[in-house]
Amino acid sequence: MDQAQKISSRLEGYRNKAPNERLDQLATATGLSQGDSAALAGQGVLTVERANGMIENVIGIFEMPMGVATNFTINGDDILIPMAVEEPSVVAAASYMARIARDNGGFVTSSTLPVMRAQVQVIGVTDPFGARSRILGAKERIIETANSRDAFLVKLGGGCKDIEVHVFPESRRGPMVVMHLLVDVRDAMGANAVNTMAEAVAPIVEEVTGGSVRLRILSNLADLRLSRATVTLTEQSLATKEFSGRRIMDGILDAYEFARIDPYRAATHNKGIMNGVDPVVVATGNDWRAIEAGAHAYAARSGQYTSLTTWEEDKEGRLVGTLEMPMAVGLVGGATKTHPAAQAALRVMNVKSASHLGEIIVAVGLAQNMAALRALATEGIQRGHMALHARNIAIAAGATGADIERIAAELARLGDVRTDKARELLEQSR
Ligand SMILES: CC(C)(COP(=O)([O-])OP(=O)([O-])OC[C@H]1O[C@@H](n2cnc3c(N)ncnc32)[C@H](O)[C@@H]1OP(=O)([O-])[O-])[C@@H](O)C(=O)NCCC(=O)NCCSC(=O)C[C@@](C)(O)CC(=O)[O-]
Ligand SMILES: NC(=O)C1=CN([C@@H]2O[C@H](COP(=O)(O)OP(=O)(O)OC[C@H]3O[C@@H](n4cnc5c(N)ncnc54)[C@H](OP(=O)(O)O)[C@@H]3O)[C@@H](O)[C@H]2O)C=CC1
Repeated sequence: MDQAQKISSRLEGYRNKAPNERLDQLATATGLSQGDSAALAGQGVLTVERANGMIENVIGIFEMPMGVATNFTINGDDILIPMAVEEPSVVAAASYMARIARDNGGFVTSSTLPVMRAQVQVIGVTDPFGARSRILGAKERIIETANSRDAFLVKLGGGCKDIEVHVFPESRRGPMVVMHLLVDVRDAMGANAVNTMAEAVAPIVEEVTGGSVRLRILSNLADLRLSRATVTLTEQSLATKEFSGRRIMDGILDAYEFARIDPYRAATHNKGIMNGVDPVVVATGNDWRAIEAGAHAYAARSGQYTSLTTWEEDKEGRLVGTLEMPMAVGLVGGATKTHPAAQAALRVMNVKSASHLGEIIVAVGLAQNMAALRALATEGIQRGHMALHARNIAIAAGATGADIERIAAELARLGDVRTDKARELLEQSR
């Protein structure tokens, strides 16, 4: 398919189809090849042989469900979003909020340049501020040496662009000086690229400071590499049969304020955001530990751990949600290139750059936060979430085939989603 061709992410009735029908519809909508379809279906495309080349002491493959979030419109373009996740209701919740958002014009996203930090730790200096000046004086030499280690990245327009020096005059191990290389890593996650540069410049740093270099490693607090998403929603578009739009809006605003002021709530609130972020990070073969570390460090950057999103009311009385967070994801390197499903997932979304991928991911994170707050502030999380979780409970109780949906529906109807109850219902029907 012509990749410039617009697709519709509004796939009515998608939830009621069989997995192979959904895959066919996705392939038709996005012009996927048979190979990509097979990779997304998990049909033995990641072989044990390939896995053995990815990590150590391999014994097999750990499988996870792959779903597709529907209804997303981002910067005016419809997009279908693969999500690899084990938790029920996540894909449904994202799709639901994206449906509301699309009626309001969808999500608007942006990002900074893909600049990562690498840290070079220096100890054994008695004049840390003098050492800082000498490092800054050697800036051109340091940048040149760093860039000599990745001519290809420089050719792509990336490379080391600047340095910073942070001084800790009173650490428990004496004065400490930490130099940061600021590296535009283009479409890479960038860890290996910046770590190579940090190791290459260490001798210069030792020479000019007179100290000893210890650690040379990227920082996962990627606060110069941010992705942002915004959604603006009218009161009417939020209304349901049970709750007015105003009631839902106030509920979301109160829920946000709770997360903003209370770290105990903020941790759960941000977990809800990561419910949307991580599945897309995983589906595209990216390093979710790096994203998690960056997210929570960024949430604590003021000294108090707080919400990653904001929710406000604008002058027209509309609800405005935003999410800004570090987004160190890549399209090249790591498992993004070696896992066949990751490449297929990128093609489903027609991803053009690492920044583009980061923006898609934060839009899903924002949608997921909105879903959780909407549910929590009104009917509670259990009705929607447990109704879908009931299928897991039915399987755990021994249900197979058509019994899974039947027992799950009965558990949800009774409002008693427990394994004991599922076993009882199964026995009654045998
Ligand atoms: C679960 C829903 C969406 C049900 O909500 P509902 O009102 O029962 O949904 P509906 O049947 O009216 O359907 C509305 C739309 O939702 C989607 N949808 C609905 N059901 C499905 C399905 N089976 N499969 C696929 N899509 C589904 C679908 O897009 C559908 O529209 P359609 O496209 O069909 O016209 C809602 O209750 C919800 O959003 N709940 C929140 C769920 C959630 O946040 N789950 C995350 C796990 S809980 C957690 O870990 C985090 C938390 C909560 O602690 C974070 C925090 O505290 O902040
Ligand atoms: N703290 C952390 O988060 C750490 C994470 N990691 C791991 O590092 C891996 C990611 O490292 P990363 O450096 O991204 O991966 P790679 O080193 O595998 O790939 C990046 C390289 O790909 C080449 N490249 C090709 N096309 C492009 C392009 N369009 N844009 C940019 N570079 C391009 C570049 O140079 P060239 O071709 O010249 O090599 C670049 O250096 C992940 O697996 C992660 O888990 C590792 C250490 C620490």
